[in-house]
Amino acid sequence: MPKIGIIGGSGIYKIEGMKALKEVRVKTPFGDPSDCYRTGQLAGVDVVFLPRHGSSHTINPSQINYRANVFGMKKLGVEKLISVSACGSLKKEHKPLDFVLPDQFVDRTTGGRCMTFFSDGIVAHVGFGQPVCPELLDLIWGAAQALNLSVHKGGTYLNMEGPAFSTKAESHLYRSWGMDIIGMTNMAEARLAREAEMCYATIAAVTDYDCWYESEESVTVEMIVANLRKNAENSKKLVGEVVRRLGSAPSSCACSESLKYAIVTDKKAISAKIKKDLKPIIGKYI
Ligand SMILES: CSC[C@H]1O[C@H](OP(=O)(O)O)[C@H](O)[C@@H]1O
Ligand SMILES: Nc1ncnc2[nH]cnc12
Repeated sequence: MPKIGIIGGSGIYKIEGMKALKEVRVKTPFGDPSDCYRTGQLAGVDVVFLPRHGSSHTINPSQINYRANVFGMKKLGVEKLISVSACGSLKKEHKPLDFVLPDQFVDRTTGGRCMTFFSDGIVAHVGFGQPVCPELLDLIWGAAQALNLSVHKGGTYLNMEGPAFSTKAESHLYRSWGMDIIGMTNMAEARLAREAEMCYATIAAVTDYDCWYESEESVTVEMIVANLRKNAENSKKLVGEVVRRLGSAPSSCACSESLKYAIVTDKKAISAKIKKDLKPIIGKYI
């Protein structure tokens, strides 16, 4: 049975209904994760939960230690990582309270977030043309449809830096590029999950129309929180159904082999420290 990791975003600081809950602190070579991990069972399936902004939302998107968060999941044996996130809509048809399951990301961060485990004495280049696991995406899509939710399969998530929201000029620019939704957090996780050979997919809950739509109010935190609350029951049902389905789904995607040909550094040149630090990720190759 694959171990499932869930990273909760804004408004999602715990998963209701998790049984046999334990809080686990995980040490990583990259520093501290956003919080302790909550392990337990949901729908009879093993899950691990982490709130990416911390359980009291104290960490802003630029300061999240994405590497520690994903590395901790890997150390706990997670194979499938699901992000549950709030997002703004850049298209009329993606309405507040809809869900979007993006299949692409565009990086517009500017603050130099570290998005690789391979930065210091070891180099790897993973394929990222298809940044979301297609099987996991399909499974989430099936679960959302079975629940009759208003959900859009595919689309591009524009990852801005934040923490301030976009200017109108930026919002229109991203629309002109054909972007579907906007958020501040998922790109780094998707890259790191690929390097850690985990499947990754995002459940994005649309909370607002950002600031491009003249007939709608521009985004505020108040609006985001109110819409997340309105959608909480649907999000909970969707996560539960996804986990239940994943518990018995066979998997044939290539995510668990993404590092197979990616490490370019001569094995003899990789230090004992790097081998030890990165063991959960590179141990099977080096
Ligand atoms: C609280 S509003 C902006 C905040 O909400 C989204 O967070 P997450 O992706 O963690 O759900 C967005 O990316 C911003 O970080
Ligand atoms: N409009 C928006 N821009 C960036 N992140 C968001 N998260 C939710 N709505 C957002």
